[in-house]
Amino acid sequence: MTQQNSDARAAVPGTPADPAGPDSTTGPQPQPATGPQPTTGPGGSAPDGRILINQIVFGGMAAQTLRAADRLNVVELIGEGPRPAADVAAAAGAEPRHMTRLLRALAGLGLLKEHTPGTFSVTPAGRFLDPRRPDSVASLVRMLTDPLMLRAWEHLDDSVRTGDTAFEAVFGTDFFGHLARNPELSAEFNAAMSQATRYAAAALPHAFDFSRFTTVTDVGGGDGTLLAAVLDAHPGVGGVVYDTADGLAQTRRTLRRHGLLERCSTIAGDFFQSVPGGSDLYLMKSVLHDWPDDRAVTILRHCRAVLPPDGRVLIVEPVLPDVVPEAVGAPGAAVRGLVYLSDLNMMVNVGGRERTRRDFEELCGRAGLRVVSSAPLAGATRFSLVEAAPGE
Ligand SMILES: C[S@@+](CC[C@H](N)C(=O)[O-])C[C@H]1O[C@@H](n2cnc3c(N)ncnc32)[C@H](O)[C@@H]1O
Repeated sequence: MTQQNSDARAAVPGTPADPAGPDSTTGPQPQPATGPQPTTGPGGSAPDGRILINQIVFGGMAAQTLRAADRLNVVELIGEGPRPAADVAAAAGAEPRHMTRLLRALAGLGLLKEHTPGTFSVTPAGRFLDPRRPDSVASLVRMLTDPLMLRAWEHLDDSVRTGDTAFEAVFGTDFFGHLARNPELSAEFNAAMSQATRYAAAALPHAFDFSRFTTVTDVGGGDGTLLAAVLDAHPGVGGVVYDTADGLAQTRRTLRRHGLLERCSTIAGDFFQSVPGGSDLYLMKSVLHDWPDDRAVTILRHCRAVLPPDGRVLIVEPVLPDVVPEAVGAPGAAVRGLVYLSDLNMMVNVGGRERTRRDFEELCGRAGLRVVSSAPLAGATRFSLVEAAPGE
């Protein structure tokens, strides 16, 4: 599920803080900022907790500001800019003064730049919101700010209290069942996953020796973004993308774009029933974390059942450290911290979880597999590679 990649998601800027802190009588006053604000107190020593908390709670508003920008095509309409807000408003059919305020908020977040009063251009960070760009994260923004993803979050405390998956109480069905009944949402989810996967797709082909395998099946491979990157880099290897019919709705288009229709097939099925045989490597990215332990073990057992003696299962997921690294002020802390929000996202929306190496060893052990290596995937900061072989 979309716990999204890391680097892409980390591009969402932090929210400006109220320097007056919560005691301010005028309420929070976000200050213009071009990125995360310093969180150290006077003298640069102890972190100022009030600034940190302000940054965190304004985060939800910042996310909705991006959502509005996407829905109003702000980045496309400004284009190469600078462009007056009034022009952008006219092109968007929007109220000009309110559009100016939206554009100022986006400038405050570092996604636009205000040149002269009311005239804006798009910053390099803001360009990633342009859905026409091949490296756009617009679908990811849409999905992560969609009520589909957010409504269950309103019941996070219930999930914590009961151990249940809040999504099911809110929507009356499970997450993937809901997507199956809403093809447009499903297509949007697949597009978001594809955008979230690009960083891993760029890094993975060079981080693991795929050339020693004949055929790779990407289990829950979605629109094929990851496997296409692997096959592009390893012309001697064949592939299979295995997913539900809904998950595969855009896959052949991806394979066609990469010229891989001859070398890579798609198989529709249910990994809780079986996984197709015939491959010597079973790849799984961002799949096990969608499921609670027993369900994840079932998927792994089905891989194990068809794995040849020299075959491997390669899991691409975040691997949590045993202890949460100290966050505030540490380099890269904002990115690393996202994995724990992803863990909660799994809790409320799908009932899955992020795992430590020990957790993966336990899951694999229960499925008749043994972890032979685990290492961070360089270039895709939140992900690691966990390689498993048939057990003794
Ligand atoms: C979070 S997405 C990951 C997609 C892809 N691996 C990636 O990282 O971009 C989980 C995938 O599992 C698929 N999936 C969910 N339930 C499934 C099932 N019962 N059988 C096969 N695939 C399933 C979804 O359709 C989706 O493509």
